[in-house]
Order: sequence, then C-alpha cells, then structure tokens
Amino acid sequence: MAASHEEELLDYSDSEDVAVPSTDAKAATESDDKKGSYVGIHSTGFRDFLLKPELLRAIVDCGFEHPSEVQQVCIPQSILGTDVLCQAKSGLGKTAVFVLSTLQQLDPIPGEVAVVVLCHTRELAYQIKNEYSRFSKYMPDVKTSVFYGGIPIAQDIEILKNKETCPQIVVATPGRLWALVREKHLKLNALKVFVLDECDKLLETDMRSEIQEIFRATPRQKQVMMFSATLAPETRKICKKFMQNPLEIYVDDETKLTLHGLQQYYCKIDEKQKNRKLNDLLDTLEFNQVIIFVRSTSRANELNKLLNECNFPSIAVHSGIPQEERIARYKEFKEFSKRICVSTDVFGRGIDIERINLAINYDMPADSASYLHRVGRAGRFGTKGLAISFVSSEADEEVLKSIQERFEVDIPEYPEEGVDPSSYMNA
Ligand SMILES: Nc1ncnc2c1ncn2[C@@H]1O[C@H](COP(=O)(O)OP(=O)(O)OP(=O)(O)O)[C@@H](O)[C@H]1O
Repeated sequence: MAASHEEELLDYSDSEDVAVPSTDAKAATESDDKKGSYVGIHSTGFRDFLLKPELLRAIVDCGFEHPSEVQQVCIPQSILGTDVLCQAKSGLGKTAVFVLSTLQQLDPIPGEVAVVVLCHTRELAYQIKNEYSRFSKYMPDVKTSVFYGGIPIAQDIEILKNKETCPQIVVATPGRLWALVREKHLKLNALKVFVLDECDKLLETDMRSEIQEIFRATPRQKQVMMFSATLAPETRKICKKFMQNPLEIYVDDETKLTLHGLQQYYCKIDEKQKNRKLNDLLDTLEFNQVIIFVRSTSRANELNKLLNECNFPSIAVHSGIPQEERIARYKEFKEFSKRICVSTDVFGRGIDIERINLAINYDMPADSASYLHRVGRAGRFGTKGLAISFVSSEADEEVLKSIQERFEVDIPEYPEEGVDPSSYMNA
C-alpha cells in the first residue's frame, strides 16, 4: 500500500513537450490523407497481413476497410517480433498497429502478463484499453486491464493476484505500473512485448526513470515498440537505448507532419479580448465538437465556468479533477453528450474523439510539438478540421513562427469574414 503514495502525487499530464527539429529520412511515401482514400493507392488489405481470423472479424466489425499507410508499413514487421520505432502523423492509426500486432502474437497463458503498454495520461490509457477490448472481442481467453494513478491501488492488486482475473495485457501510466512492479504485485518475468505510446513524451519527462525501472524488471528477450507523431533526433537516440536493432519507420518527415485536411489560422488578440473572441467564434462557426486548450488548470476552470454562464454547455478536463470524474467527463465528450471541452494538455495528445473538427488554442502552447499534437485532435483519420490559435504575446508569436518553420506550413491570420464551413465541416 505504501507504494501507491508517492505515485499518486505524480501527474505529468499538464506539463509541456520539448521540441527539437529532426531531419531523418522517411521510410515510406506520402499518401492522400482523405478518409477511405487508401483503396486506390494501396492494394494491400488487412487480409494480406495473414492475421488470425478472430482478429480479422473484429477489424471488420470496427469498420476498418483498408489499412492506413502507417499500418501498411508497420504491421507486417511488428507481427514478426521486430523492435519498431515509429513516427507518423496524428490520427492515422498508430494505435491499431500495436494493438493488432500484440494480439496477433499473443498466446494467452492464465496469470502471465505478456504485453505492457505505457502511455502518459490516464485517459489515453483508458482509451487504449478500450481499443484492446474492441479488437479482442472474438478472443475470449484474452484479458486486458488498465492501471493508473488517482484511484485506489488495492483494486489493481486484487485483479493481479487472482489467476482468473490477471490480465495478459496491461495498459498503464508509468507511476502506477512502477508501484505495482516495485511492490511485487505485478511480475514481468514472462513479458513478451513492451510498448511505449507517445514515447517522446514518456522519455523526455520525469517518467523516464520509472520506465527504466520497469524495463529492468522485464526479460532481456522481448519485443519493444515505440510510437509518436513527434520524434526529435535526440529522442530517437534515447528510444533506441531500449531497443535491439529496431526498424526505424518515419512515415512522414518533419516538414510534412501537419494534417492535409486541417485548416490552420491565428488571431492576433489582447489577452483581455480572448473571451469575447471565443464567444464570437463559438457563435458563428459551425462545428460538431470543439476542444479549447488553455495553459493551466485554474484557467480551464474559469473559462469553463464562463462558457456555461454564456450558455455554451462545456466541460473542463485537467489534472486537478478527481480521477473518476475525469474519466466520466472523457466518456461524456467521447459519447457526444457534450460538444465543448476546455482542457489543459491532458487531452493534448493521443485522445481520439472522432467528431472534433475544431481545435482552439485559447492559450498558445509552449512549443511546436505541443501545437502539432493539440491541433491533431481535429481532422482525425484524414477528415477535415479547423484550428485557430490566439496569439497575444511576443512569446506566442515566437511559437507561431517556430511552428511555421518546423512544419513548413503557412498559418494565415483568421479572416474577418470568417471561413466557409464546407472547407472544414465533413460532409
Ligand atoms: N484502417 C483504418 N480504417 C478506419 N479507421 C481507422 C483505421 N485505423 C485507425 N482508424 C481510426 O482512426 C482514428 C485515429 O487513430 P489513432 O488514434 O490510432 O491515431 P494515432 O496515429 O495514434 O494518432 P495520435 O498521434 O494523435 O495519437 C481512430 O478513431 C481509429 O479507430
């Protein structure tokens, strides 16, 4: 029990990324990113990967018709057990790469944890667990559990100590997983695959030391896979220290990481004008769901309160909210019960909400990597979207400049007359 104490205090999800430009070559060619447009370009189907029939059935049920480019390139390699370091644009299906390839390779043994997936926020862990549930629906012997801080560790220990409930696949955040491993509630001596999603975020922050400790508790012989949309050269070096002769797959090079279907603008505005501008935008723009990013938990609370007072029913998500409530709000937003979400960087990466087609940076992010991940919450899987960033200080202008340089993208000022909804609304 003592083990849980320290990690309960840790929540990295409101902190920022560190961005460093990268120049590595890409492993595959560009594709047209429109949803469903993979047919003409790639002849490969999921069947060609020779996956287990029960996996193929689940893939059909999930409505996946054709593998995306990152899936085409990575799945055939990953299912052979090769270590994989993969960078590919936001929203184009990196999750299914490791979910499908780990399920394909898994031979479930009761009481033995064979796969560990680590990610940086609790909501992302929860989301990935649900992806495992979707894809393993015809694999009755496969059990997946999710472990993260902010809830009593006793319930995780209970699941692990019973052979009937002990999962073969564990999705977790590093603090809670390390607590479980350190106190010997979770044994990793039979581990076959170790996955880091959003690996740059995991390895560039304090979470790295916990990941190293967890890694030391695993057998030498295992597959390691790491994924992110942003992988600076320095980070790649760190990632490779955990791997043996990894296959490095950079589907999109640095300058091509922005999403084709996403229109991006900025508004030059005083801090004091932000609320009025936001109000106007929410009034005039058409959107399915919108995510509004702010820089701190207190600003998230204040803005959320204000929006509700102005008859914009929104929810706020940040690390200051009790964990169960956080997951409840994630579900509410994902299930479309709420259309407006104010968030810190807790939802800045990985979170996949299909109907978000508008992302607003009420506060500009601290760096270009954070920007790329944040705006990638809109326009997922080749759909259209709109991103608007409020620029109110010299520091914001610097960040805007660095984004345009790093990703070779022109971000114009938001036009006074607004933008044509057909350019960012999906038909
Ligand atoms: N082959 C496919 N066909 C149809 N939809 C897909 C396919 N692959 C993935 N998707 C869907 O695309 C969405 C985005 O996928 P995912 O969340 O894995 O992206 P990602 O690459 O991990 O993005 P990020 O870098 O933002 O975390 C999900 O809703 C997923 O279900």
